[in-house]
Amino acid sequence: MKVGIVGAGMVGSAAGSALALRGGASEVVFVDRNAALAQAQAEDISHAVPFAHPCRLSAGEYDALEGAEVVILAAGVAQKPGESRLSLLSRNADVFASVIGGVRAAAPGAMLLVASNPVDIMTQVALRASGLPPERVIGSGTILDTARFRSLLGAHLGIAPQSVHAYVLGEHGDSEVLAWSSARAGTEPVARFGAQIGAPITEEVRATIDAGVRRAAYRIIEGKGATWYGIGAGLARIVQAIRDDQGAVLSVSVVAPEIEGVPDIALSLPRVVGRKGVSATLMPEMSETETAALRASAEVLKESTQGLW
Ligand SMILES: NC(=O)C1=CN([C@@H]2O[C@H](COP(=O)(O)OP(=O)(O)OC[C@H]3O[C@@H](n4cnc5c(N)ncnc54)[C@H](O)[C@@H]3O)[C@@H](O)[C@H]2O)C=CC1
Ligand SMILES: CC(=O)C(=O)O
Repeated sequence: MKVGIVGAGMVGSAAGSALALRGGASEVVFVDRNAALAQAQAEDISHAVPFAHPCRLSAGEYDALEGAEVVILAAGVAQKPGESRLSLLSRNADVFASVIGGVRAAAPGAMLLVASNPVDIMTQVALRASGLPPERVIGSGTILDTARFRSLLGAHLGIAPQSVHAYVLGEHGDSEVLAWSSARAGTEPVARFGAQIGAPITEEVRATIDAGVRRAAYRIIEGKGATWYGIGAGLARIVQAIRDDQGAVLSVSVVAPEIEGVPDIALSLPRVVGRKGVSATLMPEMSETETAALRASAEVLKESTQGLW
């Protein structure tokens, strides 16, 4: 599968590298307003291919995206230390206004996979600008937060994160909701599993894991300026679900007519992802507190779009 990546910075290049290393694409093309950067990323990643899977890497203008089946949108500005994702909205909406037309003209059949922040609202921006159906404009949403949640829960319980089935819902951002009620370790509710193995999930443990997930981006940006490996792998995971028509259940963001009473909203829920994009949305079991938090997260996102269109 040919994959285009618009925005060859940290996130775009990490996605390209993850695709090459995982065998997630047969061809990756970078487009960036900084053409020299796009070219350099393609050349650098191509030197990993002899150690990985066959994959052609190149860079070009928008017309080089012709034939791409998925185009990852990772162009725009990123947070500075202490900055929230939502503060990037107007700047990145302007970037998308200049990007989406070029992508659609060159690759009209491509699905769009949005990474730029604030990713839920940028998914709505991309949907409106592209005219594609909602199931074909997918935001990476909380795929990264879900990975962080599974990783921390796995570490606490002493099991592989792949054996933890837990999701982060809502905004990819400060109002996100860790869905503890539906979290499982293997087949067991995590609280029961933790109690059985002598690693109880106390209020203190929950609070530590919550902060570990919710504040991860702020901590990492403070330490190294940006985050890229986690989201790069997450984007490659979504592409593979599409390419292989996996029907994988992933927490991604698409525009929905209504969620928890909030109309026309993009946020993350567990969704079935395959060749046609998102084919189903699942509403997990939630406590009253979690349901209220999901509604509040939807309201935060809705509020942030006021005046945007
Ligand atoms: N969804 C997620 O989980 C995550 C999202 N992000 C977001 O991804 C975005 C990219 O982050 P980084 O790669 O760290 O930033 P970066 O600054 O390293 O890369 C952004 C790239 O976009 C390019 N660009 C800007 N305007 C453009 C335009 N009009 N046309 C073409 N290219 C353009 C720049 O030249 C630059 O190479 C940010 O919005 C960041 O917040 C970052 C990490 C995780
Ligand atoms: C930057 C960002 O959105 C993250 O690492 O979660």
